[in-house]
Amino acid sequence: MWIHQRVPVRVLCRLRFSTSTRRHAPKQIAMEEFACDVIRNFSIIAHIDHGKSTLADRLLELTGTIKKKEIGKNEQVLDKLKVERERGITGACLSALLLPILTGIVKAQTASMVHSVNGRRHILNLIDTPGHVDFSWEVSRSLAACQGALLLVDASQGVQAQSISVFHIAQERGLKIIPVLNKIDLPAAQPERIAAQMQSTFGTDPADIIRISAKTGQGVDEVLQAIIDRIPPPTGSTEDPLKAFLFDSFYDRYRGVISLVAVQNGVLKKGDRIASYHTRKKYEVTEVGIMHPEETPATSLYPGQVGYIACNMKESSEAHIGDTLHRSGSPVDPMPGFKPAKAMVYAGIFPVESNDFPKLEESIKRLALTDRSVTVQRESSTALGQGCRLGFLGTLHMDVFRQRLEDEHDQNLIITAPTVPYKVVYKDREVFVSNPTEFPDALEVSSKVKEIQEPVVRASIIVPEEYFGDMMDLCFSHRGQDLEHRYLDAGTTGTSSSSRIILNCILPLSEIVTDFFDQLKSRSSGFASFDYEEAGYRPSDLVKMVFLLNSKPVDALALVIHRSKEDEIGRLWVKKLVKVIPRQQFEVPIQAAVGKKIIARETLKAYRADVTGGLYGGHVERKMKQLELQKEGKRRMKRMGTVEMPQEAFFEIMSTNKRS
Ligand SMILES: Nc1nc2c(ncn2[C@@H]2O[C@H](COP(=O)(O)OP(=O)(O)OP(=O)(O)O)[C@@H](O)[C@H]2O)c(=O)[nH]1
Repeated sequence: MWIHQRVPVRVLCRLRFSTSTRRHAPKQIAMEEFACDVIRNFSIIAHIDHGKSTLADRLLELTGTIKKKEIGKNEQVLDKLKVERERGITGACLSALLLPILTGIVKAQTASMVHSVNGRRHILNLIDTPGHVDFSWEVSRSLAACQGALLLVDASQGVQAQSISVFHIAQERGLKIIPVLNKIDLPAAQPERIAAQMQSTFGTDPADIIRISAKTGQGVDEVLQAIIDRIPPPTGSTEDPLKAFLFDSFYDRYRGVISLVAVQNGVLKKGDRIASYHTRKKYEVTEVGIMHPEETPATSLYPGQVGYIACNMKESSEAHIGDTLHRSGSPVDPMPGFKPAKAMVYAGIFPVESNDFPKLEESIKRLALTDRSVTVQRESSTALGQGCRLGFLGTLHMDVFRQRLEDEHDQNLIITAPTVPYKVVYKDREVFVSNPTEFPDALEVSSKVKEIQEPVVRASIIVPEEYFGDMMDLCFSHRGQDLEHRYLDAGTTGTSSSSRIILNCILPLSEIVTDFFDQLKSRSSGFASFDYEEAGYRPSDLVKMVFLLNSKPVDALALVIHRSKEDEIGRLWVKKLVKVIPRQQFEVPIQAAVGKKIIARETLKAYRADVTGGLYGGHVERKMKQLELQKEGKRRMKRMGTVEMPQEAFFEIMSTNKRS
């Protein structure tokens, strides 16, 4: 049931694998020559696969920041990833072997380039933004460190859902947007048509669009010039008190958390005592530098500059994206709009062997050190024993974390169905519930609960018009509301020969964390693109479904579902359960229930032990007696017996959910 999405390289990188990439200690770079007027801070924003990494590589190459040979090496790795992705393996499934190599690429993504124009050295800071909706909050924060953005659109694919969402974020932040059409070398490229599409979607003047091939390098020098000419320089003063904006971080196993910062005012150097505005924690700066593209120590960082600091932060969760750092004892006004990352998808993680819990917990803790966005709480279940309840930014984040636990920490685990945080409104208070076992039961709902609300998202789907009906069905079957649509353009794109439609609607987040994405891709033959943003909470008729084995509920299987789906889900799950639970000596009813109402039932047949096997010849009476005794025994066992659901059966049911 989980979403299996292709994981863009940079999303993996966003989780910052913990190997230090410093190959040698370069000498310190002096940064004072770079005043604000020769600094440009920008991002590349694009839909997945439209060529962000390739363009970043070309820019680094053109400015001499990396050698062509190194690019070749990176490309090899990227190509390898793509091969795996094309085979249908998510990027998250990449072998642990590749991860340290990936780290090397990551560092090239937020990078400072030195470029001379008319004999004056400029510093161009390319600031990385994550490429996936799970991290949209971080996109917005990374863009807060920029004054401009390159909006990259694939000339054969045209504008996609994510192009629109990132464009809006950049526009809201007041960034100067440079429109760029990429992949014009492709035979399927339609630069004129896509330029018109950009004009109608973004209000872009076609004359401003730069046409390039990031692959061959054609037109990339024009992009470099436009960065200098069109993007305004940052502002700031060395005289004002220190104020630095924390926009990203990664974990280094030797130095702890390394934070990427944009200095707004003042000067930041080694030995400074600084404090976080939001956590009030104090640190001493042990190193400052720029990403060039690897960490290159600098004497100091000045206003407008972007670089890294190490300051003995021990855990990634201390580095709050969007935080403001200031000199300890001299607070400043913080950067506006800070809010801590919020978990939107929760799941319980348990070891397959209960005895392995200490090992699992240790691995989770170690991974969480490197991943600032995951939340961890202990959880215990009667069925699965001791485990942890983890909160993730989204299902992709969850998949990556799970995969890392399995690959890097060799953990054999059971992960429960993902849930979202529901809001239970009582007469006098509101409670957020992210664990189905804590969801109020039917009696409580009818007597004490005023309302139940669920998180919803505003979704956009872009799709060729022949798939429009299927997409409408998909949205309705996932409880979509407020559907509206419009034509994006008319004519032909890429391999599809129809007009494209953009469809917007409100969808419950819980519907997206199940099979929505897979269905979207299969029902549109892969042509639909999809993006969403949080849209608050809405009242909903939700119920808790429990599964009973021999009339006893199995806590780890509880689900929160919409009442309209109780039949469908109840039947589906009992059918699955009957297949994975081993037969007992007695018949076992497997039931799905909502409150006192049984929604669905299957019966697990007893296996028949041959109790008369040792009796030969004419012992008919004894045989009958043995069978009677066995029957009675079974009746008693059934009355008293609890059916153990073995961990393997959980594992099986959870993985069939993943596949369904
Ligand atoms: N023909 C052609 N292919 C390109 C061009 N730019 C990028 N590509 C290819 O398009 C694919 C995607 O490029 P990436 O640079 O990885 O795209 P991205 O936007 O960084 O992708 P994610 O990391 O998944 O977000 C790769 O196979 C590139 O080689 C181009 O100008 N022309």
